[in-house]
Amino acid sequence: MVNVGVMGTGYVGLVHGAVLSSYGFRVTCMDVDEHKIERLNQGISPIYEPGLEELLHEGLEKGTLSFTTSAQQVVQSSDVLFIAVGTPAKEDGSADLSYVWEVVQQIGKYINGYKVIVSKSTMPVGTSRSIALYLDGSLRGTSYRVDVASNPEFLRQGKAVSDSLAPSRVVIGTESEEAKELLKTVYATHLEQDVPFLFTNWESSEMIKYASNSFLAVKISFINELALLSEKVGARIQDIATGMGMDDRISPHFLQAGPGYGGSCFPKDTQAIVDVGRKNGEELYVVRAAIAANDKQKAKMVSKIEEVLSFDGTLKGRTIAIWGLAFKPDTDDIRYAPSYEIIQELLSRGASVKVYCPQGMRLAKQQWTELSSRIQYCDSEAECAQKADAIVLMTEWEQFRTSSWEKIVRTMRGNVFFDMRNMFTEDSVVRQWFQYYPVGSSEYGYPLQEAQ
Ligand SMILES: NC(=O)C1=CN([C@@H]2O[C@H](COP(=O)(O)OP(=O)(O)OC[C@H]3O[C@@H](n4cnc5c(N)ncnc54)[C@H](O)[C@@H]3O)[C@@H](O)[C@H]2O)C=CC1
Ligand SMILES: O=C(O)[C@H]1O[C@H](OP(=O)(O)OP(=O)(O)OC[C@H]2O[C@@H](n3ccc(=O)[nH]c3=O)[C@H](O)[C@@H]2O)[C@H](O)[C@@H](O)[C@@H]1O
Repeated sequence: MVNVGVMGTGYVGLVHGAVLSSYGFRVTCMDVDEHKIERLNQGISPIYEPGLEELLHEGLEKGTLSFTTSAQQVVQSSDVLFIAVGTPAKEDGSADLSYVWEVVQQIGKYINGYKVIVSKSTMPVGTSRSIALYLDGSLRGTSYRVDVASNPEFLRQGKAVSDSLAPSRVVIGTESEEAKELLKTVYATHLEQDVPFLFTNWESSEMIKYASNSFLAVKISFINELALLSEKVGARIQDIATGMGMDDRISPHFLQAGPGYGGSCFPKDTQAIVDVGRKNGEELYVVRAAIAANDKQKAKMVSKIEEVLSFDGTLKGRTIAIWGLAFKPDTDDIRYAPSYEIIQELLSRGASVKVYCPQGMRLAKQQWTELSSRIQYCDSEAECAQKADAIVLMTEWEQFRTSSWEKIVRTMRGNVFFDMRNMFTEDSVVRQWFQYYPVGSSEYGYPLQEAQ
């Protein structure tokens, strides 16, 4: 049986490790964060991700999953080592690979036999080759050997467990047949499930990850710009997306207009591929435009709120209830959430801001240090709306669908509803009680026609 090690137990490392342990592999997950490891050993997940805690409990009880802070232990007990540390954006947009190099050095230091080193972390083109060169150099003169593979992760937060159990594809970039065979053993379940596999070289595999995220970001920015135009010309963005999506070549996915994309990956990966382009003498104009359009989108959302609510060009005296902080539903992740910038702008225009998010508030209180003292955290969406002039729905949490609208509106000072996710465009009850502003349609309370 292949022993698996995972270095870095964030979203990717933890979910990947837990899923592989559920397939019966002995998995050791390592992280430098002692508190995280202590809690994981008690079966407590550091992140909110549906289905994850069940997998953790199962792995801990069966003894197939263990957690450690010891790099030596994870390296020496594993045949295959997955690198799953963060690769955040630096100030200049390039990827910060310092965590990756930390673990690569530890692998070089503690290695005790043949290992396949697999990067799950999203890493700029050329990184796998550099890792292979570095390890070959540091193992020269020893009897130890490594093979390096790039194996990008495509899971979505909020659906991380189900995406890992049934991935859209498995991409493996490696120049070694031995590594390929070992990884086929690790992914035997996916091979049996007929998940598509693509074997390629390091550079293509690394690029597939950035290309996929950038393409999705471009798609979102495209529909968001058309949403802004639709508001001006009397078109409805949801009908446009439906009409476009009927063409299989376009597909209906990732055509939901909104306040701009966020999260820990699209913003950083689009910047990183632009940086790689620049360093290689190729300006990536399309991706750069998607980034600029995303910034514009967030600014336009603030202008829209301002147009409706401002007195004398400011929002002084206005109270705004923000529903949803997380960058998307079913996650507690608030990294690069559009809510952050929008709240900041509303505060700078003089508004008072109350917030509620089903899962995002714990991390917001910890991480938004400067902002947290200037906003009021509430325990429910109803409490958040009390005495507010307007609700701004930032994240499409399902629980918002069943809100008691009449009760809510009666406790408010105003009745304006900005639906940044077009969650209620077809909900006559919301439109009956609120002055309703969706994204991408200037019609108020319009009855949406079912697409034929
Ligand atoms: N979050 C997501 O949904 C996805 C992320 N990715 C990529 O996967 C990588 C990891 O992302 P996340 O899981 O979100 O990161 P994260 O930021 O949630 O977790 C990274 C973990 O690495 C740990 N770490 C840092 N230095 C370490 C070291 N020297 N040894 C061991 N652990 C160390 C940190 O303590 C942290 O727990 C990134 O490259 C990201 O772009 C790819 C697909 C999906
Ligand atoms: O590399 C990564 O980290 C991951 O990034 C995204 O996953 P994730 O960030 O979890 O979330 P998405 O569902 O892709 O949403 C990203 C952002 O785009 C926004 N979005 C998404 C879809 C859409 O139609 N419109 C839209 O505004 C979401 O609200 C969110 O802010 C990709 O979908 C994953 O395949 C990838 O593995």
